[in-house]
Amino acid sequence: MTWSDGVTESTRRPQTRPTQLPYVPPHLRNNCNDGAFSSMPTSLNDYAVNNANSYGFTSTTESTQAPLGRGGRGYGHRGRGGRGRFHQTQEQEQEPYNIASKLEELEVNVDDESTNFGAYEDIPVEVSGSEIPPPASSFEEIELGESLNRNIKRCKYVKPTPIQRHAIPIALAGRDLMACAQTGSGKTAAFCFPIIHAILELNRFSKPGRVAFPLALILSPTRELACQIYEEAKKFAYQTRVRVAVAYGGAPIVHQLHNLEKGVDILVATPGRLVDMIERAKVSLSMIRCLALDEADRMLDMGFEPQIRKIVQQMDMPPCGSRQTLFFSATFPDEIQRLASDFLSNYIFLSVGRVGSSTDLIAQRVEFVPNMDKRNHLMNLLRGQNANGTHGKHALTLIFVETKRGADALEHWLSVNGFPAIAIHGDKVQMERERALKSFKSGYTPILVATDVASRGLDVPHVAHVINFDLPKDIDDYVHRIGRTGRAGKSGLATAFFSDQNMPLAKALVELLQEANQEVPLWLNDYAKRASNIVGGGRARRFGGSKFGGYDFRRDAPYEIENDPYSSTYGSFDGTTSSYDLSHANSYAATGVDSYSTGSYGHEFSHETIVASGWD
Ligand SMILES: Nc1ncnc2c1ncn2[C@@H]1O[C@H](COP(=O)(O)OP(=O)(O)OP(=O)(O)O)[C@@H](O)[C@H]1O
Repeated sequence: MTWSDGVTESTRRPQTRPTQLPYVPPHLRNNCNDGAFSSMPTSLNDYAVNNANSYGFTSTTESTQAPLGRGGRGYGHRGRGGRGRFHQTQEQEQEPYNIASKLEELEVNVDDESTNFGAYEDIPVEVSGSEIPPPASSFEEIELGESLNRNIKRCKYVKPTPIQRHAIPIALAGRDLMACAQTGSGKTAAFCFPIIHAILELNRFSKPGRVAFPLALILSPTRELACQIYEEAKKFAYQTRVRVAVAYGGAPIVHQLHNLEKGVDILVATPGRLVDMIERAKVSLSMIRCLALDEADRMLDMGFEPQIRKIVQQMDMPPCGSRQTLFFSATFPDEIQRLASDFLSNYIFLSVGRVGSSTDLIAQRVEFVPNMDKRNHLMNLLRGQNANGTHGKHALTLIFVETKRGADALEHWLSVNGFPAIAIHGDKVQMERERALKSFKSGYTPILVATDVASRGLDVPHVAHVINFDLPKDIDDYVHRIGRTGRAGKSGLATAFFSDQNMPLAKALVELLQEANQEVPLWLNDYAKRASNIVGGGRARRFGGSKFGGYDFRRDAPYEIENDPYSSTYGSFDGTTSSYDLSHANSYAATGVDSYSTGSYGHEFSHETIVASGWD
């Protein structure tokens, strides 16, 4: 279907628990006179004020959109990513952590804009579903149209990232999509480009009025992320007739409504504010042709599911099958996939990199730090950065803590001790949250202490170091948190303070570190083994034991598909291989295939694994 078709833990200690010694980074042992962040700027930068959407409204011609379909060809080829470098020696265990040299090695303290797009070479891609449109190797090949291509060039995007190469053709073909890709790999553009393109093709733009009738709705779990997506979408839609607007809580509704009245084609919103606007009859979803959920697993977890069901199923949005639905996230637990499938029709599952994996661009370090030592340990780390010059505007540090009170307390303690820090959490009013983020982004306050409110989606350039002062309970949250660094081909560093309380996370953490070719401390392995015996390993892996690649939960068991025009159940995958014309993806290193078809599904359902070269 294309848009045109349907408007219509335990406290037992492991024997190898490390003995805590006062931490002194090697480069600081003969140098204790550092003044933390002595070179901070003295005045607050001028902050740019977000302008409201100011595109001139244009009315439109009613036209029937030409089909967006680009050939739903099944393909099959394969290759498994050669992973494997994984060292662990006693010597390494005992070696103190030299953060400064690590940062140097990672080149995170430089002013240049160097990126390592080659890091996205050999990234495993897994696609399953029926009639999968082939990937594209360049933006030109995707044919997004002149105005969008001009904006892509303005953004200095030379080549599509792997997620973009696969997801954009799928979305352009009008297919529903559940897509997973590593943090910082360009998912925002992967859903924005097809949406903007489809509206342009439709050539039917919104009109001003008391009730807004957006054609596309993008939902975000946090206000900050909604604003970020809005800004990105505005860039992508620059000098087109496509109007973008944003609606989020904590800010005056009047101003947002005023903007909506000018007409809106793409509405970016947080669920609560959107429901409010719909109930005030200021927004109608009856014209929605595309629904996109960013951080989709978060959107559908316990907190948001009722609101999402209300918006999608109980308002006036066209039903599943009559609209296009796109779900994106870096993590996708299978129970959430199951939930998500309620909102999707005959969808394609796409994963670029292992679902929930972290990118190799992020150097991860886990240190055993008892709770009472955390503050001193943190101070030593920060002093180490300062001594190395890795601080300030171009090497921001993001510190995650568990609680809002903890965030305020740590912010205060850091500030009192001469480290410019600011906190962001859900108890702050929206203006304070925005101010904190701006102060951090500008480098004026190069340390941000945050709760998980800042863990998802936020794209802040120059975050060189993410410190998990308190580790989260869920490995997915850890993945999102560390993903605030190492974005868009740049390197980053992530340090986690692990204490006895974090035992339930140990197994999943070990797996994640191994997959990302990171060093695993012996003591952490020991915790992981004990965790398995004591607490069952926590929520280790969520993918039904699949060791590689993304995991489409539909592969597990016969599954009842709702809203499926072809059949009521999937049979189990039978391993039938589908073929793929390699000439179509000239930059693919394809070496193997896992491909399946469903017996009772009525048409081919392929599952494949490929190794994509890309984003170089
Ligand atoms: N094709 C491209 N070429 C160069 N840079 C790109 C490209 N696509 C996206 N980027 C940049 O990469 C950065 C990360 O993109 P984005 O925020 O969309 O990542 P994400 O996958 O949504 O991350 P997260 O999972 O944390 O939400 C952004 O600064 C974006 O401008």
